[in-house]
Amino acid sequence: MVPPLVLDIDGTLTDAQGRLDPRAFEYLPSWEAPVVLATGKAFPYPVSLCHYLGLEQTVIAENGGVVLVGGEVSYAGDRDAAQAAADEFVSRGGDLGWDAADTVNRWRETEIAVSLDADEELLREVAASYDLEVIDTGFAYHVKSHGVEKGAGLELVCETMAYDPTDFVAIGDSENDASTFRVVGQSYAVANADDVAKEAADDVLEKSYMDGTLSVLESLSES
Ligand SMILES: O=C(O)COP(=O)(O)O
Ligand SMILES: [Mg+2]
Repeated sequence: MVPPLVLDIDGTLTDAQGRLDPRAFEYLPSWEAPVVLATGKAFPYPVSLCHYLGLEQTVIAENGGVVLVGGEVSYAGDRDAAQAAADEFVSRGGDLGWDAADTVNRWRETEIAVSLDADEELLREVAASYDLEVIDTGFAYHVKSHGVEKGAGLELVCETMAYDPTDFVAIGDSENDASTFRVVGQSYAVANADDVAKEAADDVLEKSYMDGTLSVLESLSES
């Protein structure tokens, strides 16, 4: 029997530009155990992905700020503090880096994401003054409350599901996956992962992006 999976999205199920690898449709809908998507993206993104993949909607969004399991949503994190920090960042000359529609933050409920083009030093200084942290996922900076993380989200998910976090196999690529890697039974960093993720993972894969992810899924299916 294959194990349940907890999968990062960007950098793990996508290519370097963040485009979903179409092979996700071949492997994930037919996986014979739960598949939990755990992402830094705002809540609607993984919900949509589950919908279009035909997966049960069990998601950890916003780096653990929003968790959906068994039809119930839970929140963690101080969105107002993140908004105040973002406003101050902008008033001090910073630019969040998104267009007027800001679909990156428009539906984001517990943190704020900022483009990697932004002034990182200023962003970190302002965030610290609001007792917030900044994490760099390789796709965006996230201004968030301390202690809100994907790993805590998986523990919450497991309170509802008939699984323990240690039953899960995790695959990810960045700093925001390290907390997941710490709570699961087996963790893999794809070859394109950052140093924090590589350090936290049980194994670092030879292949990057979806090629790396599929190497794990194929070997789990065969064993
Ligand atoms: O969009 C981001 O910043 C990161 O998203 P991810 O956690 O799915 O990699
Ligand atoms: Mg990622």
